[in-house]
Amino acid sequence: MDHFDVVVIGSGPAGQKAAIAAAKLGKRAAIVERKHMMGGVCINTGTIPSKTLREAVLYLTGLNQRELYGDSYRLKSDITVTDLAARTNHVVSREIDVIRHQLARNSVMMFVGSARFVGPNEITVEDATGDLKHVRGDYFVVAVGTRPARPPSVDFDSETVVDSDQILGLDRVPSSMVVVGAGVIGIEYASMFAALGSKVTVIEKRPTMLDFCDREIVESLQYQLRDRGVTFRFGESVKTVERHPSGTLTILESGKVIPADTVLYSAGRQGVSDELDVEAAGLTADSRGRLKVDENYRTEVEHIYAVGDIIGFPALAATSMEQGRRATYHAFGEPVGVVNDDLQPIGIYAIPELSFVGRTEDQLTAANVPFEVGVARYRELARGAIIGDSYGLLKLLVHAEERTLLGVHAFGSNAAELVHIGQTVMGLGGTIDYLVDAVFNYPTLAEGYKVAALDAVNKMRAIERVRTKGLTGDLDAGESPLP
Ligand SMILES: Cc1cc2nc3c(=O)[nH]c(=O)nc-3n(C[C@H](O)[C@H](O)[C@H](O)COP(=O)(O)OP(=O)(O)OC[C@H]3O[C@@H](n4cnc5c(N)ncnc54)[C@H](O)[C@@H]3O)c2cc1C
Ligand SMILES: NC(=O)c1ccc[n+]([C@@H]2O[C@H](COP(=O)([O-])OP(=O)(O)OC[C@H]3O[C@@H](n4cnc5c(N)ncnc54)[C@H](O)[C@@H]3O)[C@@H](O)[C@H]2O)c1
Repeated sequence: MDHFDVVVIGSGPAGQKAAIAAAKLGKRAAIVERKHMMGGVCINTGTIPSKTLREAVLYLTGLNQRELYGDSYRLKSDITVTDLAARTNHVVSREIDVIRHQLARNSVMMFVGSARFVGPNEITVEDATGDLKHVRGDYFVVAVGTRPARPPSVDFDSETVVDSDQILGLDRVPSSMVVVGAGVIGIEYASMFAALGSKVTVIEKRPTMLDFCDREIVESLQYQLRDRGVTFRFGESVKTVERHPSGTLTILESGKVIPADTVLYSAGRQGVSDELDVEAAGLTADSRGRLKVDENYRTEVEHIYAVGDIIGFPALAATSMEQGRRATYHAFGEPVGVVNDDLQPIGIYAIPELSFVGRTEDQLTAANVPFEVGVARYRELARGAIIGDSYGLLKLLVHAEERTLLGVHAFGSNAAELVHIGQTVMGLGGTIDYLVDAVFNYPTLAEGYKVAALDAVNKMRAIERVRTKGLTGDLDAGESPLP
């Protein structure tokens, strides 16, 4: 029987990094993955195909060029699924190759099949022909991820009523679409289909969406999406989804009925621990199939770690990778730095994209933290004009007394890239003054940091002047304390 220092189950971002980290520490590592799923949900049905599809949509629709060339500008007038799939397939197969080579050159043993625990130190791997292999390990890293939640009241058929795995297999761009759930997945796909010209209705049971983001930016996103024909129905819950020969009907608890060509059901995900017989290893999953871990990603069974989406929030590819590396290092006694959860960036690839790091205005207000806001609007940056982005903005939240950066919120082109400048300043404990004094390349969007920083310090100075000069009546003739 094969025996390894560590056996990793699942080859998504969490599993890959756990296995590679072990190999780099000189350990014998194995990774188990099902056929055709190398790279996990991330590469095959999640992050990478959806982000590539978004690029294809932006390119083919010419959406980002319309401010410059007019509203009727399109690169291609009749965009087909084949046009869109070409780019996605190319990127996915390239990424799978990269992962295969990385694992192979680091001598990580690959087992293809479905893993099941048969004891705390042993799994079986069943391949497509039903053959069973027994594999033992000193340590295990469970990185099996999630699948879309599929309530029995929804009649999925993979063609007209689909989840986020199946949406990539649609055979045409629907003329109308209902998106159930205004979570990150729902909003990203609603943006893409609205950009393609589908008439999109988003149904969300909560009164608002993306509550963890900056309110002003979410409002701007909603405005942009509505402008592209998206209808939002907040505070509405879906009761059932029916399929009929001529289309679908989404029936809401309120009695409303919404017809559409296609329904995307994107209302959460479920851990896939059920197929792993975790009980045989002494583990218990919660009602959503998730495993509980401590701060080192160790489960209640000492030599078994769990990482990535299977442990729940924040359930991102970026965090999953880091958890995988940390779990392995912990298992083999390799020191790791401290995780700073406050610096976890979030990037939402809606159209337009939004991204942030740190705290929101609402959170700071609730915590009675005095802060000032500095804003740079893309339309006032030369780069914004060059790329035709007049709606984007960069917002900095600055501690009113300590002058440290408490939050960075970006909306518009390259928001998810831009946010890392602020993340670095925050991570190194920098103040707003660093950004005021720094010189940025021109014309860039990054220059927005300086503009927003100056905006914040101007406001802070105005307050200081009122304070130090007493009443505004003490100011010199014609002098205003305000910027
Ligand atoms: C549509 C969509 C878009 C997303 N976009 C983003 C984004 O833009 N940015 C971002 O950071 N995150 C994004 N995410 C989230 C991201 O994809 C996940 O956080 C990430 O894939 C989780 O990685 P993981 O390693 O935990 O598991 P996964 O990527 O889910 O991989 C788990 C793997 O384990 C395998 N497995 C399961 N059970 C077994 C078993 N018994 N035996 C063998 N193998 C098994 C599965 O086949 C699968 O391949 C998106 C997700 C979705 C669905
Ligand atoms: N850019 C990114 O980082 C990115 C992109 C996509 C997905 N993801 C990750 O994937 C995970 C899953 O995303 P998701 O959007 O599926 O889940 P989610 O749980 O974030 O959102 C689901 C939404 O559906 C709503 N909902 C649930 N049942 C409903 C019903 N019956 N009727 C109407 N609304 C209903 C919920 O209130 C919720 O707002 C998230 O954890 C996210 O982090 C990340």
